[in-house]
Amino acid sequence: MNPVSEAYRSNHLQPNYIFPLDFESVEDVVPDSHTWNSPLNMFDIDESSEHVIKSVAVPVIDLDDPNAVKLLGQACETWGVFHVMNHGVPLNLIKDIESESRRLFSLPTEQKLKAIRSTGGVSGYGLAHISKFFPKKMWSEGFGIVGSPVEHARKLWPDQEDDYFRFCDVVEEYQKEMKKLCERLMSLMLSSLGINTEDPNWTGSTGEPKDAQSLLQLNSYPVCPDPNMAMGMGPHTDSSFITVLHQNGPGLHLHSNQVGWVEVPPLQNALIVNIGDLFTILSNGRFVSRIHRAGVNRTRHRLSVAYFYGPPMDVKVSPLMKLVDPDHPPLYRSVTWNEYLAIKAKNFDKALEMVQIEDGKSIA
Ligand SMILES: C=C1C[C@]23C[C@@]1(O)CC[C@H]2[C@@]12CCC[C@@](C)(C(=O)O1)[C@H]2[C@@H]3C(=O)O
Ligand SMILES: O=C(O)CCC(=O)C(=O)O
Ligand SMILES: [Fe+2]
Repeated sequence: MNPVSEAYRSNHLQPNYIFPLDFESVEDVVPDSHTWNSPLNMFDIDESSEHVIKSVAVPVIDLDDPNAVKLLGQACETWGVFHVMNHGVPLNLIKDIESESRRLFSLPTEQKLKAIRSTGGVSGYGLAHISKFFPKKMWSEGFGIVGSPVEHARKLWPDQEDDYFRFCDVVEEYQKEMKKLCERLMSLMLSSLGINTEDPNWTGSTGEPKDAQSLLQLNSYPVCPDPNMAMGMGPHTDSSFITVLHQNGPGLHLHSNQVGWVEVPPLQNALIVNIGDLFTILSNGRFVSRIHRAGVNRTRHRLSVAYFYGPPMDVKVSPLMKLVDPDHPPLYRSVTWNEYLAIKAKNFDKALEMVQIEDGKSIA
Protein backbone atom coordinates (compact mmCIF):
# COMPACT_ATOMS: atom_id res chain seq x y z
CA MET A 1 0.00 0.00 0.00
CA ASN A 2 1.30 3.45 -0.75
CA PRO A 3 2.60 5.16 2.41
CA VAL A 4 0.20 8.06 2.12
CA SER A 5 -2.95 5.95 1.99
CA GLU A 6 -1.46 3.89 4.79
CA ALA A 7 -1.04 7.01 6.93
CA TYR A 8 -4.64 8.02 6.17
CA ARG A 9 -5.82 4.50 6.98
CA SER A 10 -3.86 4.19 10.24
CA ASN A 11 -5.31 7.50 11.30
CA HIS A 12 -8.83 6.21 10.76
CA LEU A 13 -9.84 7.38 14.22
CA GLN A 14 -9.29 10.98 13.14
CA PRO A 15 -12.41 12.65 11.81
CA ASN A 16 -12.19 13.04 8.08
CA TYR A 17 -12.36 16.83 8.22
CA ILE A 18 -8.83 17.08 9.64
CA PHE A 19 -7.22 15.62 6.49
CA PRO A 20 -6.30 17.92 3.62
CA LEU A 21 -6.45 16.59 0.08
CA ASP A 22 -3.29 14.79 -1.01
CA PHE A 23 -2.32 17.62 -3.38
CA GLU A 24 0.58 15.57 -4.82
CA SER A 25 -1.93 13.31 -6.51
CA VAL A 26 -4.20 16.02 -7.99
CA GLU A 27 -4.42 16.01 -11.77
CA ASP A 28 -6.43 18.49 -13.82
CA VAL A 29 -9.87 18.32 -12.25
CA VAL A 30 -11.23 19.39 -8.89
CA PRO A 31 -12.60 16.23 -7.21
CA ASP A 32 -16.27 16.24 -6.27
CA SER A 33 -15.30 16.30 -2.57
CA HIS A 34 -13.84 19.81 -3.19
CA THR A 35 -16.37 21.25 -5.64
CA TRP A 36 -18.08 24.25 -4.05
CA ASN A 37 -21.02 24.75 -6.36
CA SER A 38 -23.93 24.69 -3.95
CA PRO A 39 -25.24 27.66 -1.94
CA LEU A 40 -23.79 27.71 1.56
CA ASN A 41 -26.48 29.77 3.22
CA MET A 42 -24.25 30.82 6.10
CA PHE A 43 -23.93 34.21 7.77
CA ASP A 44 -26.99 35.16 5.64
CA ILE A 45 -24.65 35.98 2.73
CA ASP A 46 -26.37 36.55 -0.59
CA GLU A 47 -24.91 33.69 -2.63
CA SER A 48 -25.71 35.30 -5.97
CA SER A 49 -22.72 37.56 -5.30
CA GLU A 50 -20.41 34.57 -4.69
CA HIS A 51 -18.19 35.10 -7.74
CA VAL A 52 -18.30 38.88 -7.87
CA ILE A 53 -15.25 40.26 -6.09
CA LYS A 54 -14.97 44.02 -5.97
CA SER A 55 -11.89 46.06 -5.41
CA VAL A 56 -12.63 48.69 -2.82
CA ALA A 57 -9.64 49.99 -0.86
CA VAL A 58 -9.57 48.94 2.79
CA PRO A 59 -7.88 51.45 5.15
CA VAL A 60 -4.09 51.67 5.28
CA ILE A 61 -2.74 52.84 8.63
CA ASP A 62 0.79 54.04 9.20
CA LEU A 63 1.71 53.49 12.84
CA ASP A 64 4.11 56.45 12.62
CA ASP A 65 1.22 58.76 11.69
CA PRO A 66 0.42 61.15 14.58
CA ASN A 67 -3.28 60.45 13.90
CA ALA A 68 -2.81 56.66 14.06
CA VAL A 69 -5.03 56.17 17.14
CA LYS A 70 -7.99 57.99 15.61
CA LEU A 71 -7.55 56.27 12.24
CA LEU A 72 -7.29 52.85 13.89
CA GLY A 73 -10.53 53.49 15.79
CA GLN A 74 -12.34 54.49 12.59
CA ALA A 75 -11.00 51.47 10.68
CA CYS A 76 -12.04 49.06 13.47
CA GLU A 77 -15.53 50.54 13.69
CA THR A 78 -16.22 50.61 9.96
CA TRP A 79 -14.14 47.88 8.29
CA GLY A 80 -12.80 45.61 11.01
CA VAL A 81 -9.86 44.97 8.66
CA PHE A 82 -6.96 47.22 7.69
CA HIS A 83 -3.41 47.25 6.38
CA VAL A 84 -0.74 48.38 8.80
CA MET A 85 2.49 50.08 7.68
CA ASN A 86 5.59 50.85 9.76
CA HIS A 87 4.60 47.97 12.01
CA GLY A 88 8.17 47.39 13.20
CA VAL A 89 8.37 43.72 12.12
CA PRO A 90 11.63 43.24 10.17
CA LEU A 91 10.75 42.70 6.50
CA ASN A 92 13.39 39.99 6.10
CA LEU A 93 11.72 38.05 8.96
CA ILE A 94 8.42 38.15 7.04
CA LYS A 95 10.25 36.78 3.96
CA ASP A 96 11.87 34.12 6.16
CA ILE A 97 8.61 32.89 7.70
CA GLU A 98 7.13 32.71 4.20
CA SER A 99 10.03 30.62 2.92
CA GLU A 100 9.99 28.34 5.99
CA SER A 101 6.30 27.84 5.45
CA ARG A 102 6.89 27.04 1.77
CA ARG A 103 9.56 24.53 2.79
CA LEU A 104 7.18 22.87 5.25
CA PHE A 105 4.30 22.53 2.79
CA SER A 106 6.65 21.32 0.04
CA LEU A 107 7.53 18.25 2.13
CA PRO A 108 6.07 14.97 0.86
CA THR A 109 2.50 14.38 2.09
CA GLU A 110 3.72 11.30 3.93
CA GLN A 111 6.09 13.46 6.00
CA LYS A 112 3.53 16.17 6.77
CA LEU A 113 1.10 13.50 7.98
CA LYS A 114 3.61 12.52 10.66
CA ALA A 115 2.73 15.83 12.32
CA ILE A 116 -1.06 15.58 11.84
CA ARG A 117 -3.10 17.40 14.48
CA SER A 118 -4.88 15.26 17.04
CA THR A 119 -8.69 15.26 17.22
CA GLY A 120 -9.71 18.38 19.11
CA GLY A 121 -6.09 19.60 19.02
CA VAL A 122 -4.83 22.93 17.75
CA SER A 123 -1.19 22.20 16.95
CA GLY A 124 0.05 20.40 13.88
CA TYR A 125 -0.81 19.68 10.25
CA GLY A 126 -4.37 19.53 8.94
CA LEU A 127 -7.37 21.27 7.48
CA ALA A 128 -8.59 24.40 9.31
CA HIS A 129 -11.05 23.66 12.14
CA ILE A 130 -13.95 25.37 10.37
CA SER A 131 -13.80 22.70 7.67
CA LYS A 132 -16.36 20.55 9.50
CA PHE A 133 -19.06 23.20 9.02
CA PHE A 134 -18.97 23.05 5.24
CA PRO A 135 -20.44 20.34 3.03
CA LYS A 136 -17.36 20.37 0.78
CA LYS A 137 -13.67 20.34 1.65
CA MET A 138 -11.42 23.35 1.39
CA TRP A 139 -8.54 23.63 -1.08
CA SER A 140 -5.89 24.21 1.55
CA GLU A 141 -3.68 22.72 4.20
CA GLY A 142 -2.67 24.34 7.46
CA PHE A 143 -0.17 24.04 10.26
CA GLY A 144 -0.96 25.37 13.74
CA ILE A 145 1.78 26.18 16.24
CA VAL A 146 1.10 27.09 19.88
CA GLY A 147 4.22 27.96 21.84
CA SER A 148 7.36 26.06 20.92
CA PRO A 149 7.70 24.67 17.38
CA VAL A 150 10.34 22.11 18.48
CA GLU A 151 8.12 19.02 18.68
CA HIS A 152 6.69 19.69 15.23
CA ALA A 153 10.06 20.39 13.63
CA ARG A 154 11.44 17.13 15.03
CA LYS A 155 8.65 15.18 13.33
CA LEU A 156 8.97 17.06 10.04
CA TRP A 157 12.77 17.01 9.69
CA PRO A 158 13.90 14.12 11.92
CA ASP A 159 17.28 13.65 10.25
CA GLN A 160 18.09 17.14 8.97
CA GLU A 161 19.43 19.16 11.84
CA ASP A 162 19.97 22.36 9.84
CA ASP A 163 16.41 22.38 8.46
CA TYR A 164 15.04 21.68 11.90
CA PHE A 165 16.93 24.50 13.63
CA ARG A 166 16.25 27.02 10.86
CA PHE A 167 12.50 26.41 11.10
CA CYS A 168 12.48 26.75 14.90
CA ASP A 169 14.60 29.92 14.92
CA VAL A 170 12.41 31.69 12.36
CA VAL A 171 9.12 30.63 13.98
CA GLU A 172 10.28 31.71 17.46
CA GLU A 173 11.52 35.07 16.21
CA TYR A 174 8.29 35.65 14.26
CA GLN A 175 6.17 34.78 17.33
CA LYS A 176 8.20 37.26 19.41
CA GLU A 177 7.74 40.08 16.89
CA MET A 178 4.02 39.33 16.46
CA LYS A 179 3.45 39.42 20.23
CA LYS A 180 5.16 42.81 20.41
CA LEU A 181 3.11 44.17 17.50
CA CYS A 182 -0.18 42.83 18.88
CA GLU A 183 0.47 44.37 22.30
CA ARG A 184 1.15 47.70 20.63
CA LEU A 185 -1.93 47.47 18.41
CA MET A 186 -4.18 46.43 21.30
CA SER A 187 -3.01 49.39 23.35
CA LEU A 188 -3.54 51.85 20.46
CA MET A 189 -6.95 50.42 19.63
CA LEU A 190 -8.04 50.55 23.27
CA SER A 191 -6.82 54.18 23.42
CA SER A 192 -9.09 54.94 20.48
CA LEU A 193 -11.98 53.79 22.73
CA GLY A 194 -10.77 56.01 25.57
CA ILE A 195 -9.21 53.12 27.50
CA ASN A 196 -5.65 53.53 28.67
CA THR A 197 -3.65 50.40 29.33
CA GLU A 198 -0.06 50.80 30.33
CA ASP A 199 0.18 47.11 31.00
CA PRO A 200 -0.76 44.72 28.18
CA ASN A 201 -0.90 41.78 30.62
CA TRP A 202 -4.24 40.58 31.89
CA THR A 203 -5.03 40.28 35.54
CA GLY A 204 -6.96 37.19 36.56
CA SER A 205 -9.00 36.72 39.71
CA THR A 206 -5.83 35.98 41.73
CA GLY A 207 -4.41 39.37 40.79
CA GLU A 208 -1.42 37.74 39.07
CA PRO A 209 -0.70 39.22 35.64
CA LYS A 210 -1.28 36.63 32.94
CA ASP A 211 0.15 36.39 29.48
CA ALA A 212 -2.00 36.65 26.38
CA GLN A 213 -2.48 33.45 24.36
CA SER A 214 -1.64 33.12 20.73
CA LEU A 215 -1.58 30.72 17.82
CA LEU A 216 0.58 30.89 14.72
CA GLN A 217 -1.23 29.36 11.76
CA LEU A 218 0.57 28.69 8.48
CA ASN A 219 -1.87 28.32 5.57
CA SER A 220 -1.07 26.84 2.16
CA TYR A 221 -3.33 27.09 -0.92
CA PRO A 222 -1.89 24.90 -3.69
CA VAL A 223 -2.53 25.80 -7.33
CA CYS A 224 -5.98 24.70 -8.39
CA PRO A 225 -7.09 23.49 -11.88
CA ASP A 226 -10.50 25.23 -11.57
CA PRO A 227 -10.36 28.08 -9.02
CA ASN A 228 -14.01 29.10 -9.53
CA MET A 229 -15.14 25.70 -8.31
CA ALA A 230 -12.94 25.57 -5.19
CA MET A 231 -12.59 27.45 -1.91
CA GLY A 232 -9.29 27.95 -0.08
CA MET A 233 -10.86 28.80 3.26
CA GLY A 234 -14.62 29.12 3.71
CA PRO A 235 -16.30 32.29 5.04
CA HIS A 236 -15.73 32.83 8.76
CA THR A 237 -14.86 35.38 11.41
CA ASP A 238 -11.82 34.87 13.65
CA SER A 239 -12.37 34.25 17.37
CA SER A 240 -9.29 36.14 18.57
CA PHE A 241 -9.00 39.75 19.75
CA ILE A 242 -6.96 40.47 16.63
CA THR A 243 -5.32 38.43 13.87
CA VAL A 244 -2.24 39.68 12.00
CA LEU A 245 -1.95 38.24 8.50
CA HIS A 246 0.79 38.11 5.90
CA GLN A 247 -0.18 36.86 2.43
CA ASN A 248 2.19 36.29 -0.50
CA GLY A 249 -0.44 37.05 -3.13
CA PRO A 250 -4.08 38.05 -3.61
CA GLY A 251 -6.78 35.73 -2.32
CA LEU A 252 -8.16 37.27 0.88
CA HIS A 253 -11.76 38.46 0.45
CA LEU A 254 -13.86 40.19 3.05
CA HIS A 255 -17.62 40.54 3.13
CA SER A 256 -19.79 43.56 3.68
CA ASN A 257 -23.57 43.52 3.37
CA GLN A 258 -23.48 46.79 1.45
CA VAL A 259 -20.73 45.94 -1.06
CA GLY A 260 -20.56 42.13 -1.13
CA TRP A 261 -17.14 40.44 -1.43
CA VAL A 262 -14.12 42.75 -1.48
CA GLU A 263 -10.58 41.78 -2.44
CA VAL A 264 -7.84 42.65 0.07
CA PRO A 265 -4.69 42.61 -2.07
CA PRO A 266 -1.25 42.39 -0.49
CA LEU A 267 0.37 45.79 0.00
CA GLN A 268 4.13 46.01 -0.07
CA ASN A 269 5.73 46.16 3.39
CA ALA A 270 2.33 46.06 5.10
CA LEU A 271 0.58 43.46 7.24
CA ILE A 272 -3.18 42.93 7.46
CA VAL A 273 -5.00 43.21 10.77
CA ASN A 274 -8.38 41.61 11.35
CA ILE A 275 -10.67 42.24 14.33
CA GLY A 276 -11.86 38.99 15.91
CA ASP A 277 -15.10 38.19 17.78
CA LEU A 278 -13.57 38.66 21.25
CA PHE A 279 -12.71 42.29 20.43
CA THR A 280 -16.31 42.82 19.31
CA ILE A 281 -17.34 41.62 22.78
CA LEU A 282 -14.67 43.68 24.59
CA SER A 283 -15.60 46.84 22.68
CA ASN A 284 -19.33 46.23 23.35
CA GLY A 285 -20.01 45.91 19.64
CA ARG A 286 -18.06 49.01 18.57
CA PHE A 287 -15.41 47.05 16.63
CA VAL A 288 -16.59 44.76 13.82
CA SER A 289 -15.32 41.21 13.33
CA ARG A 290 -15.58 40.91 9.58
CA ILE A 291 -16.52 37.77 7.62
CA HIS A 292 -13.65 36.79 5.32
CA ARG A 293 -12.57 33.86 3.17
CA ALA A 294 -9.62 32.82 1.00
CA GLY A 295 -9.84 32.07 -2.72
CA VAL A 296 -7.41 29.95 -4.74
CA ASN A 297 -5.76 30.44 -8.11
CA ARG A 298 -4.57 28.45 -11.09
CA THR A 299 -0.89 29.35 -11.26
CA ARG A 300 0.47 30.49 -7.94
CA HIS A 301 0.94 28.55 -4.73
CA ARG A 302 -0.52 31.00 -2.23
CA LEU A 303 0.72 31.12 1.34
CA SER A 304 -0.55 33.06 4.30
CA VAL A 305 0.69 33.34 7.86
CA ALA A 306 -1.90 34.23 10.51
CA TYR A 307 -1.10 35.11 14.12
CA PHE A 308 -4.16 34.88 16.38
CA TYR A 309 -3.83 36.98 19.54
CA GLY A 310 -6.28 36.65 22.40
CA PRO A 311 -6.68 36.76 26.17
CA PRO A 312 -5.22 34.14 28.52
CA MET A 313 -7.46 31.09 28.13
CA ASP A 314 -9.16 31.35 31.55
CA VAL A 315 -9.67 35.12 31.65
CA LYS A 316 -13.26 36.29 31.16
CA VAL A 317 -13.79 38.82 28.39
CA SER A 318 -16.76 41.13 28.73
CA PRO A 319 -17.72 44.59 27.46
CA LEU A 320 -15.35 47.15 29.02
CA MET A 321 -17.05 48.98 31.91
CA LYS A 322 -16.08 52.35 30.46
CA LEU A 323 -18.09 51.59 27.32
CA VAL A 324 -21.23 50.62 29.21
CA ASP A 325 -23.79 53.17 30.47
CA PRO A 326 -27.59 53.48 30.49
CA ASP A 327 -27.54 54.48 26.81
CA HIS A 328 -25.13 51.67 25.95
CA PRO A 329 -26.13 48.58 27.94
CA PRO A 330 -23.79 45.55 27.75
CA LEU A 331 -24.48 43.68 24.51
CA TYR A 332 -22.59 40.49 25.38
CA ARG A 333 -22.16 38.28 28.41
CA SER A 334 -18.66 37.48 29.62
CA VAL A 335 -16.81 34.47 28.19
CA THR A 336 -13.29 33.05 28.28
CA TRP A 337 -11.58 32.31 24.95
CA ASN A 338 -12.02 28.59 25.66
CA GLU A 339 -15.73 28.92 26.36
CA TYR A 340 -16.19 30.99 23.23
CA LEU A 341 -14.31 28.44 21.12
CA ALA A 342 -16.59 25.71 22.48
CA ILE A 343 -19.68 27.78 21.55
CA LYS A 344 -18.18 28.44 18.11
CA ALA A 345 -17.37 24.76 17.64
CA LYS A 346 -21.10 24.02 17.99
CA ASN A 347 -22.74 27.10 16.49
CA PHE A 348 -20.11 28.50 14.09
CA ASP A 349 -21.69 31.48 12.27
CA LYS A 350 -24.19 32.04 15.10
CA ALA A 351 -21.61 32.04 17.93
CA LEU A 352 -21.56 35.81 18.53
CA GLU A 353 -25.38 35.89 18.57
CA MET A 354 -25.35 33.10 21.14
CA VAL A 355 -23.47 35.25 23.68
CA GLN A 356 -25.53 38.34 22.94
CA ILE A 357 -27.63 39.60 25.86
CA GLU A 358 -31.31 40.10 25.28
CA ASP A 359 -33.42 41.36 28.17
CA GLY A 360 -30.51 40.69 30.48
CA LYS A 361 -30.11 37.08 29.30
CA SER A 362 -27.91 35.36 26.71
CA ILE A 363 -28.84 32.27 24.71
CA ALA A 364 -25.64 30.31 25.50
C1 LIG B 1 -7.55 29.39 18.89
C2 LIG B 1 -8.22 29.08 17.80
C3 LIG B 1 -8.64 30.05 16.73
C4 LIG B 1 -9.05 29.12 15.61
C5 LIG B 1 -9.71 28.00 16.37
C6 LIG B 1 -8.64 27.70 17.42
O1 LIG B 1 -9.13 26.91 18.47
C7 LIG B 1 -7.48 26.97 16.77
C8 LIG B 1 -7.39 27.21 15.27
C9 LIG B 1 -7.79 28.62 14.85
C10 LIG B 1 -8.16 28.66 13.39
C11 LIG B 1 -6.97 28.82 12.45
C12 LIG B 1 -7.48 28.86 10.99
C13 LIG B 1 -8.73 29.72 10.80
C14 LIG B 1 -9.75 29.44 11.93
C15 LIG B 1 -11.07 30.16 11.66
C16 LIG B 1 -9.88 27.94 12.10
O2 LIG B 1 -10.63 27.19 11.53
O3 LIG B 1 -8.94 27.50 13.00
C17 LIG B 1 -9.13 29.80 13.26
C18 LIG B 1 -9.97 29.66 14.52
C19 LIG B 1 -10.76 30.87 14.95
O4 LIG B 1 -10.29 32.01 14.88
O5 LIG B 1 -11.91 30.66 15.38
O1 LIG C 1 -5.30 32.99 3.89
C1 LIG C 1 -6.00 33.96 4.09
O2 LIG C 1 -5.95 34.99 3.42
C2 LIG C 1 -7.02 33.95 5.20
C3 LIG C 1 -6.66 33.03 6.33
C4 LIG C 1 -7.60 33.16 7.47
O3 LIG C 1 -8.64 33.76 7.36
C5 LIG C 1 -7.28 32.54 8.75
O4 LIG C 1 -6.24 31.86 8.89
O5 LIG C 1 -8.08 32.75 9.68
FE1 LIG D 1 -9.56 34.09 9.35
